[in-house]
Amino acid sequence: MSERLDLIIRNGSVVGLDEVRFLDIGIKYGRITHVQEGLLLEAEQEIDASGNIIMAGMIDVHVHLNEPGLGDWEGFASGSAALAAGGCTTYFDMPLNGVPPTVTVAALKMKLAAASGYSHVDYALWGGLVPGHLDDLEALNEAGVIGFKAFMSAPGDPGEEAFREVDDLTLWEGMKRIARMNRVLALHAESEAIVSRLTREKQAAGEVAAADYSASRPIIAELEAVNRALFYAEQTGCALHFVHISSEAAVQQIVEAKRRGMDVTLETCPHYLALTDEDLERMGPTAKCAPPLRSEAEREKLWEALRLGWIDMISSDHSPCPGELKESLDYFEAWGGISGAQSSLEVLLDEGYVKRGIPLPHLSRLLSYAPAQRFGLLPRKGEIRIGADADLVMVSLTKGYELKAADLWYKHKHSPYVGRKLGCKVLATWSQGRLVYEEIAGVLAETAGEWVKG
Ligand SMILES: NC(=O)NC(NC(N)=O)C(=O)[O-]
Ligand SMILES: [Zn+2]
Ligand SMILES: [Zn+2]
Repeated sequence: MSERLDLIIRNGSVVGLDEVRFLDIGIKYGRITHVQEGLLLEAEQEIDASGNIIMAGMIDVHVHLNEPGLGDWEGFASGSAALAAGGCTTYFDMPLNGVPPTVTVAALKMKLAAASGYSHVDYALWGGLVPGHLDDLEALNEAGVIGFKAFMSAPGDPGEEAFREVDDLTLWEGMKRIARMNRVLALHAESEAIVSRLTREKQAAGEVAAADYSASRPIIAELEAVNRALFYAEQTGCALHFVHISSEAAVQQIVEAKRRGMDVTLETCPHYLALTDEDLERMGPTAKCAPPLRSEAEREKLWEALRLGWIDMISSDHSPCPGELKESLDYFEAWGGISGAQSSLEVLLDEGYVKRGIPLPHLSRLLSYAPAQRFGLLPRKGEIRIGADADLVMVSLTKGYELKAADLWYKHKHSPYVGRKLGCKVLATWSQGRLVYEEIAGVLAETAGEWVKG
């Protein structure tokens, strides 16, 4: 009896870890069963991917959804819809910007209750390392967080129950405990001492324009925090992951730590690769984030670092908010965080492949394989291979378009990428073999995304 598959995606240019080949992909029960030329089997449904590329779905390790508590900012349904439309099939939700923040098992359960049944694609959940909650780390670990996240500078936090930055002692003690659990600590690395002082000085002088905000968070603040965190990690043996690294010098520090044998990775975000401090001035606080967008020269240095293989992965750092919070003329007052979840893959392929000719397998590793490897999702996710979840995205590299606010699936339809011309387009996304997004139909109604336990 000949086997009948659920889905075959034929003739796509399949992006592997090292090469791109014309292959057919067979799928049954949500898993990839075949990856080969001229697959002779039949399936319930066949897709002709000729002329398009097929990649493993993006794994976005850095997304802030605001449920529970602030679902009117962004919920699991809207946030994951945007991710699906952008070719992301697994995301990691950050432990802050919801109320309560995910710093206890009770809060983790509330996250899970808000997410389960509402997410279009699969998700994992970060736990928080904050002062006063060291004794919650172990239980959070056992409950299945993917890792822990701490801020070294004060986070913008919308809740009344604030997610606080760590003091040095909490950082050191937290690292000791997280090392024992064999988990990764993700760090927002900016020096609170430097940033808070410069912020107060600027505000006191009434200097609150874009350039003032940028100047209040200089690269040295990132370097100092990275340096200090590496020191504590060396003392404790804790594995680190630096989020949203914005400068080439910080990349260098981390690369050197790797060469010394440290267990450390870093991500940067599409906005540091696509936008600059001049865009912040031109666009207004829509493009405000921390660390801030840097100079054009810094942006090109980051691309060079990426080419050299010094950047481990790309994440969106999607940090949404209602549009009103992006309208202030005071750049310190406006919400810090970019709505970018839907655009990561397209912006990276447009800037990286279409404009700079960086090979697709390299970009695919940054989007999918490296995050899966770092956070223990291999061999189930992160790669197009037999036995893996059929988490796939089909992209046209010829169908360019201009992103419009109406294209966005966010609850609040603002993004610094609105109005941007992109030289590629996500045509379809599959999560465990289910079509979750298609260019014409949009995001499909079914919300069967599953929790990926750490
Ligand atoms: N509270 C936040 O969402 N913070 C985020 N905001 C940014 N990046 O501007 C972050 O990751 O630091
Ligand atoms: Zn951050
Ligand atoms: Zn963030």
